Amino acid sequence: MCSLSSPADDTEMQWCRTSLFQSAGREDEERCDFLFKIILIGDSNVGKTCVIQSFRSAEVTELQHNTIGVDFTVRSIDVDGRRVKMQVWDTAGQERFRTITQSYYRSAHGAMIAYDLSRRDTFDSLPHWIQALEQYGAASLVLVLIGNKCDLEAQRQVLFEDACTLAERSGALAALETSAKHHHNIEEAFQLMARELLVRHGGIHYQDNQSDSPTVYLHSDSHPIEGEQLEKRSCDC
Ligand SMILES: Nc1nc2c(ncn2[C@@H]2O[C@H](COP(=O)(O)OP(=O)(O)OP(=O)(O)O)[C@@H](O)[C@H]2O)c(=O)[nH]1
Repeated sequence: MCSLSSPADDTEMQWCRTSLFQSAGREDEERCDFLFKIILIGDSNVGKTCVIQSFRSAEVTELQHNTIGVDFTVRSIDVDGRRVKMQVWDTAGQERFRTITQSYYRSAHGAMIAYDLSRRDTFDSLPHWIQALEQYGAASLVLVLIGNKCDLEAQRQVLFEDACTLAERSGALAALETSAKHHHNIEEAFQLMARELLVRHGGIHYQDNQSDSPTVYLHSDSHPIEGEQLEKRSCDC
């Protein structure tokens, strides 16, 4: 049985367990130590669905349709010997779904806000997404910024330094550049999120309090990091 920690209340926990087991089937009824709910938000077409697909199966199908409302997927990962079930909610980026998608913020433990680093406007709208999280999400929400499509380096319109600055200003855990297409930094993003949530929910104990640690920055050409080696690190911006 997974423990689904606050901010979800009992009703939410029950609902989560029910929908999790109904949707995910026997494979996901396996033992896990923790269950965390993560939402992916951000403008339409930044690649949220692809990021989740890449996390689920390391493969992304070329043709994606715009997400209607919300959808979720589940994958279990190991973090420092703990089995963590990540229930990842994909939300529609289109404005017309905003009321529906915002109703999912409250019960999330973590949020990943994605932008397309080849489209400046998707980065410029991040403050609005952050503000909406502050308004509708839990105060304890862990935030990660994701600059997706880093394979499109030649079309880059957003400096990584700008993302670092915003991450620091908004108290985000990390700023990463990812490519869902090439499965680059995807595992790292979810590992970082899972590890931080484990720390905050008592699953991992560190001598020093990690919530006081600096933000993690992972540029598109940073070396992949895995499991035990995953550490807080800074970029040179
Ligand atoms: N080059 C490149 N293209 C990507 C990447 N990730 C997604 N795409 C493409 O970007 C487009 C939009 O991807 P989606 O995952 O549907 O975007 P979304 O953010 O979920 O969009 P909404 O559902 O409308 O919110 C698709 O054509 C994808 O193939 C990436 O890492 N690199």
